[in-house]
Amino acid sequence: MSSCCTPQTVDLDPTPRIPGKVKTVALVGPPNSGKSTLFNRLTGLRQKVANYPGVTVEQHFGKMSGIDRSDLTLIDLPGIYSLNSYSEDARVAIEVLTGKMPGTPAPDAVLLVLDSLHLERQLMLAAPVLALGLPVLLLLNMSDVMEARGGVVDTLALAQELGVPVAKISAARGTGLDAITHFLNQHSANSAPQLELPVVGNARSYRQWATGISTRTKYKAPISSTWTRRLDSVLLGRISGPLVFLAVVIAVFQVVFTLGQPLSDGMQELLNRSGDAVGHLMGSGWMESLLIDGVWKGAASILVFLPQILLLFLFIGVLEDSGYLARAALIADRVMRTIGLNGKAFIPLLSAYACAVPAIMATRTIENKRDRFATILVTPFMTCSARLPIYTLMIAAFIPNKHILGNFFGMRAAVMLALYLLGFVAALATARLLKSSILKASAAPFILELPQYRVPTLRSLGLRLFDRGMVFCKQAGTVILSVTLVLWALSHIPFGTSLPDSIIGHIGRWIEPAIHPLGFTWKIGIGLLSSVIAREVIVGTLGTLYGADPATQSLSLQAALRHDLTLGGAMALVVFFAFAMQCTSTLAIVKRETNSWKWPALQFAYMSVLAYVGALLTNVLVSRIF
Ligand SMILES: Nc1nc2c(ncn2[C@@H]2O[C@H](COP(=O)(O)OP(=O)(O)OP(=O)(O)O)[C@@H](O)[C@H]2O)c(=O)[nH]1
Ligand SMILES: [Mg+2]
Repeated sequence: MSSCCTPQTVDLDPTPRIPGKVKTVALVGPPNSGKSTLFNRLTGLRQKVANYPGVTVEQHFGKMSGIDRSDLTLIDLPGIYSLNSYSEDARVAIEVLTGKMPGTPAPDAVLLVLDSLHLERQLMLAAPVLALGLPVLLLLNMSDVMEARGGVVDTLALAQELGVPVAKISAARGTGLDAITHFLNQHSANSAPQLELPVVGNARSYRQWATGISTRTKYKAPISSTWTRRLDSVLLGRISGPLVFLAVVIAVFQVVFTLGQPLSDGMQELLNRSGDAVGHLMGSGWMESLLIDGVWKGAASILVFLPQILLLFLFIGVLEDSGYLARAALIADRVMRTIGLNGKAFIPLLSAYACAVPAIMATRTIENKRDRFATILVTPFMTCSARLPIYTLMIAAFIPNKHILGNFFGMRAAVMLALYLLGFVAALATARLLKSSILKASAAPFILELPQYRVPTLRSLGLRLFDRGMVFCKQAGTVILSVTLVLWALSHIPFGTSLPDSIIGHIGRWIEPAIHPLGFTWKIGIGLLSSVIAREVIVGTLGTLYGADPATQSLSLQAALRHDLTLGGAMALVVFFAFAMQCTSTLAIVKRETNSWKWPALQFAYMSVLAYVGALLTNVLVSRIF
């Protein structure tokens, strides 16, 4: 028999630490065990928390509040199943934990957070973590659900088995956290656990060890609720699963449109009235023109989309917090395999509906490097929320408000859905192309632990919406405002000239021949140029340009667009936005994550060519058919 399976005492503290107080504490645990929820509780910060494995993908630091020391740094880490993981997020966690991450102090104590609902499996991580020889406090999280569902474990026996203190906590409810304060105040950095451990580095021996411990500590897992089983039989069904998924997607679009539109109209009314009131107070003159036509019209034209964007984030929040997102990834696995990726790539792709930047970071959970790069390269095709303003605006201006499926599904929602599908199909087709050419790799297995279903809390949804709303308003107040100010100035210089004779008019006419075949006028061309910074900037730009032109000044933005564009040009514009890479933040994050300018440059060139050709074809086809 090999020695790997024989439990033996290991040297737990090969390099004795200098006695002293604990200064840096790492939060370690398997994915989705509640580390970030605990981190937020202890530091008062708001790191992202959601109900699927792989939410945190890099280390986050926070000062711990509520204990009698202010010099204590807490590090929230990505989840790990063992100390031999191969994904990028796990590498970060392991390097920080073992003190090998440059620029990050080595932790001198560990809070090991395990999900008590799956304790038997999660204990496997305890062996290698304890073997590091750091002071450890084992936290059995989710004790609220554990108790409600009749799960039991003898914590005293567990503490004796492991030789470290053990506490039952609920990070979500904030119960049992006194044990952490007590542990951190009492422990010095050189008090290491002493216990019998299996030889380090063997998964089978860890499993046997964990099973032995859970038997001896009389661990009884809580019964899984009948709801979970019933829901899973429908949501993961071979036929019912994809059907429910489709129904969810359609319902989201319909609600974002039917509920979002009146809210957006209300917001428009409010902004118009306040703009007019301020304008009256100021009287006429160049200052009024700058503030009202330039600043106000530019910022207001983008702010009206806040209700729709918040609704979209509300749905994404519900999908993430309820536990459905991980199930959707499982359903999508079959489709993803046909393009050479697997269900794991689906989670970043879905979260890119909010924004491509965090989605690209979320690809760190994909172990295979080529699969990860392929996912990074196609993620910007997914319809991020920055495309929503221009889509909504063009659809409301050009597509009639007719019903298709009775009262349930309208023509406008259908066009919006088609645009989202277009982005998704472009992502899949490009992934297929990459996976069969420059990023060829054999298929990787897909393993994802399904989270418990949870009813999303109003607090967590509310905080998400608040944070997103603030980001959007900040963007409108900084980037968009500065661009509109510059545009206003350029459209009035030389002073006293009309818009076509201004600097911006000259630039516009210079680029017009290149975009004329797409059905775009020069004002749209200026919009395209400004939206290279960020997609939503185009709406502010158009608001400012139409506001500065006497021919369209008195019209609403929608009416001004109808005055300026044909249906072919309008549809070509949304297709252009579906494909083009107009986001400097995304390019920067792709450079960071791939560690080379080669990939973002390739991505930019490929997406720009696709956008131009796609828009050209759309303009020609739509103009012929209608
Ligand atoms: N009922 C209950 N839910 C909890 C508790 N702690 C965390 N959760 C939920 O568990 C889910 C995962 O929480 P996170 O804090 O994101 O978990 P994590 O360990 O940081 O996950 P990764 O970053 O993916 O490794 C979220 O839906 C939380 O709301 C708890 O004590 N009780
Ligand atoms: Mg986390």
